[in-house]
Amino acid sequence: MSAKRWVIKIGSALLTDDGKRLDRDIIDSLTTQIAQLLGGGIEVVLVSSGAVAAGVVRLGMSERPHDLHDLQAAAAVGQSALVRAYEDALQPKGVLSAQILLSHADILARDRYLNARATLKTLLAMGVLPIVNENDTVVTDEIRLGDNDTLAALVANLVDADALLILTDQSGLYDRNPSIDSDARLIDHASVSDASLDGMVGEGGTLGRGGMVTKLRAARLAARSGTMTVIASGKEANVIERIRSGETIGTLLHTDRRPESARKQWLASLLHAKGALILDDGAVRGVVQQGRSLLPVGVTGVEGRFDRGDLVRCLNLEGREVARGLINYPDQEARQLIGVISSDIESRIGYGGDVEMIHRDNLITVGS
Ligand SMILES: Nc1ncnc2c1ncn2[C@@H]1O[C@H](COP(=O)(O)OP(=O)(O)O)[C@@H](O)[C@H]1O
Ligand SMILES: N[C@@H](CCC(=O)OP(=O)(O)O)C(=O)O
Repeated sequence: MSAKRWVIKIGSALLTDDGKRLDRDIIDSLTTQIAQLLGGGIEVVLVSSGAVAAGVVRLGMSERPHDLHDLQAAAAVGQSALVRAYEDALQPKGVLSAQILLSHADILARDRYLNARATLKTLLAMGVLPIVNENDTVVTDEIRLGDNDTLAALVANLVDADALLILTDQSGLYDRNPSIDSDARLIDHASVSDASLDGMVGEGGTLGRGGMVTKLRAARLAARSGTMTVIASGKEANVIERIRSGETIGTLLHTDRRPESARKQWLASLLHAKGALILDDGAVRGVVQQGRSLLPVGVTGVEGRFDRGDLVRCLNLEGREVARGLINYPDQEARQLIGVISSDIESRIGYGGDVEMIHRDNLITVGS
């Protein structure tokens, strides 16, 4: 594989030996392989889960807690153990690492997003290995990213990675959940936009968060920066080097998308929409196929409460999300503008507002 900049994501299921403890052998094996990549001139950002799982073990809890504050306490205890385990393993290999804790709020605010990007790129230029996790202790349920597959994809977008490698406890993506169905077959490669994949992915185990659902979603998010994704088992001998040398191992989710503009990638990373607009067929065609702005005349319904500048979902007449974007009107005015032609906007709302309900620069298409 010719990829020069990789994001490697290591999941809790893999790292914690099924929740018993931080698995030092896996950490040693993976950090040895990462050191080899770095030695070969490849830049790497590591996104590692395991803080909660490590904290659960350290605190002597019998299972992953459900209460948010217990989870946050476990993450705080576990994060330092996690980073220390990485540092202990990396130091003898001559690799310097840096801890980066990000929350969704850091991505929502464009200035913080750009700053995170600049810091990550500076660390990479210095040859340092950034180790990223979600800043679990400060996030509440509503604003959590919640799973590190998504975080890894956002980081891949941030640094314009060529490849996202998601290492987990399974050999890759199967046509059914292999933990439940022993007849499941491994998919060695697929296009990230293949809609049939959606019917194959299931939830994860007790320690991880999202299973394959979030890994597939992450691969699609990563594809926005032209990044390909490989999902593979971190327990496979020498897995990273073998992928680098082009061996078919795990599942390769390729994309033929050209990287989107930085602004559109940022828009895609705003995960939580406030409300929704229902679009007629002509508006769906204009927005999805022709890349046009959404005008009030093509809107047939408005759902939820939102303000000007909020992210809203755009649904087709069957209720399927086809796009999302930053709206130019608060929901009360959007309701008044349903089906209204541009020349009637002023008479409806009492001032000459924007011609577009959502401008094309603030719109992204969604789906496979
Ligand atoms: N189609 C599928 N192929 C492979 N694994 C699947 C599939 N559907 C669901 N899974 C589950 O996803 C799990 C991996 O996700 P998860 O537990 O979140 O791991 P991680 O901690 O590495 O993110 C597997 O152990 C498996 O139970
Ligand atoms: N920030 C959390 C990550 C939780 C998570 O996404 O877990 P996983 O599905 O194993 O990648 C932690 O470090 O425990």
